[in-house]
This record gives sequence, structure tokens and C-alpha cells, in this order.
Amino acid sequence: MAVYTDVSDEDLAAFVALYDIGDTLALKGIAEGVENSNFLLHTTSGYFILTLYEKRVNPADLPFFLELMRHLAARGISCPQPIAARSGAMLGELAGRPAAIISFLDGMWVRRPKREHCAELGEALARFHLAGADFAGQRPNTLSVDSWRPLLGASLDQADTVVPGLAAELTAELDHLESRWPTGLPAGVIHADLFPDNVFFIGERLSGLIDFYFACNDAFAYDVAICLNAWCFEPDLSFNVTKARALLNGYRQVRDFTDAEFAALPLLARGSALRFLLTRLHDWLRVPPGALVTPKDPREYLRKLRFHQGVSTASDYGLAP
Ligand SMILES: Nc1ncnc2c1ncn2[C@@H]1O[C@H](COP(=O)(O)OP(=O)(O)O)[C@@H](O)[C@H]1O
Ligand SMILES: N[C@@H](CCOP(=O)(O)O)C(=O)O
Repeated sequence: MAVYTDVSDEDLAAFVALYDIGDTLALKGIAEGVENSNFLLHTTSGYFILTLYEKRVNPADLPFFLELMRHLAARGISCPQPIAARSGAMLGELAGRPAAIISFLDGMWVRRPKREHCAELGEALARFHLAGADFAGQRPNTLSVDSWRPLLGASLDQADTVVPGLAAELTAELDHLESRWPTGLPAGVIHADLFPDNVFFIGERLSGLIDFYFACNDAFAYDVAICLNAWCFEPDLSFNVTKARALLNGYRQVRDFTDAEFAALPLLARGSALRFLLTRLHDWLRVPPGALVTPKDPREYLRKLRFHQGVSTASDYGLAP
């Protein structure tokens, strides 16, 4: 359960009073997510999500994320909307943290995505990429290749306690990726964390996207690679080619995927696996005392990384250019 910061009744009442959303009826910590503290806020006007932004969020980036949610909704992407206080501000402070109230999005995330979900996801990802084309905000990907060495460095001395030999294995992988990381691919605003728990469905139909707090400017194909890793492996960590094809074909129905993007996929998938492995490893070794959070297992992403190390072209995934 991701609640790092508790909110007192008095502080909550004073915060909610800044908004035109009625009086608080209940506040419940949400039993999902690992990055921020999220609460379901029930007021006399309905349901909202209250988020307190935690460790990994740079407060200077919050206007980018919140404006992006508005921009996307204006272009037909279903996603939560920041609620402005009476003053017009979308951001405030609560319990010593930057905080925002956003609208509640109906739907459920799918624990065991099927081929149909992957196809819908591919389409939605491409629509997201197109919708971001005229977004004025800019935010570099602070969790791309340049950040991985310092991130690994922070966990290097303890990495072998998680998996023997991990420090050397990840150092060698980083050497490989740093010297080959692709540049010049088609780029724009990407979600950068579009895991199943950030995509809501009502039945088989995708009902919306949430959690834009890693969004940034980067290669579109890197976002596709993140989704291949997050959606197309089975619980036994075998790669499901049928799901990968469905995802890529869904994507291509909406946005062209160039030959250069296709060729770069194996490397981007390796990089994406390393990126999530490193943040998970970092957090696995540092669960804050008293936090209500279930850290995500870095070993899952080590298995995915090792799978991609055995792939040399995207056709080896069973995908066609
Ligand atoms: N706008 C929303 N509408 C409905 N549920 C939401 C919304 N935002 C977050 N949630 C719920 O909170 C959980 C954690 O949110 P998320 O943004 O993924 O957390 P984190 O900030 O830790 O990444 C989600 O899996 C979902 O259950
Ligand atoms: N998706 C990341 C962690 C951040 O996820 P969220 O649950 O807070 O959206 C991972 O799986 O490592």
C-alpha cells in the first residue's frame, strides 16, 4: 500500500476547504502504487484522488504533468483531470508535501492482460503519442541512459545481496547499452510507465490512462519497449509473441512505426528492462520505515533483461517489420 505520508483530519479539512468540492466524508489510503501517497477522497460532491508527491518527483516538474493531463483530455484522451482550487491553483501543499486533487477515473486495471487488452493498449499508446505532438511543455527523461550509472552506483555495494553476481552483470550491461543507445528516433511526449496498473478497462474496452508522473520527452519506440516488457511476459516470465504482435499491430493502426524504430526495439527493450530493474533495486534496498508500501521485485526485470540479451533483431521476437 503506497502511503508514505499521513494526513491529519485538521490538515485535510483545511486543504479541502480551498476547493469547491464539498465537505469531506472519508479519506482512504489506496492499496496500490509505489511512488506517491494516494488517497481516495470522498466528499459531498463525489469521489476524487488526493495525491501527495513523494521522493522521486521533482516539484518543478509537477506543472508539466498536470498541464499534460489537461492537454491530453482536450484531445480526446481519457485521463484524470487536475481539480483547481478556488484560487485557480492546481497544486497545493499538504502534510509538508506538494499535493493535488484529481478527478476519479472509472475502470479497473487488468491483472492478467489478454491479447485483446494488448491490442487496445497499443492503439491507446499511439493515440497518446499523437495527442502530445502540440504540447508546449518539455521535460527530459531523467530516468534514461545517462541516469542509470549513478542509479546503479547507489546500489552497487548491496546488489549481490539480492542476486549473487548482480553488480558485475549490471555493470557489463550498462557498458553495452551506453555505447549503443540509439539517438535520432522519432520522439515526443511519452508516458514512460504505462504498466497494466496504469491502464483502466471497463470490460474489454480501455477506459483511460492514469499516472503521468514519469511522462517526458523521449523516443516513442522506447515507450513501446516499456509496454512490451510490462504487458507481454507471462507470470512464468516467458515472452508472449501473440501479445507483442497485438500490441505492435494496435499501435501501427494509429501511428506508423518506422524501420529505424523497429530495428531499435531489442536495444530499447533491454534499456527499459534495466531502467525498471534499477529503480526497483534502489527501492527494494531502501523501504522507508513506517511506509505502507509493497516494493516491486527487481528480479522480475532481471529475467526480462536476460531474455532480451538473447535477442538480436526485432524479428527474433516473432514481430514483422
Ligand atoms: N484518477 C484516478 N482514478 C481512479 N483511481 C486512481 C486514480 N489515480 C490513481 N488511482 C488508483 O491509485 C493507484 C495508484 O496510483 P498511481 O498513480 O499508479 O500511483 P503512484 O503515484 O504511486 O505511481 C492506482 O492503481 C489506482 O488504483
Ligand atoms: N511501474 C514501475 C513502478 C512505478 O509504478 P506505479 O505502480 O507507481 O505506477 C515498476 O513496475 O517498477
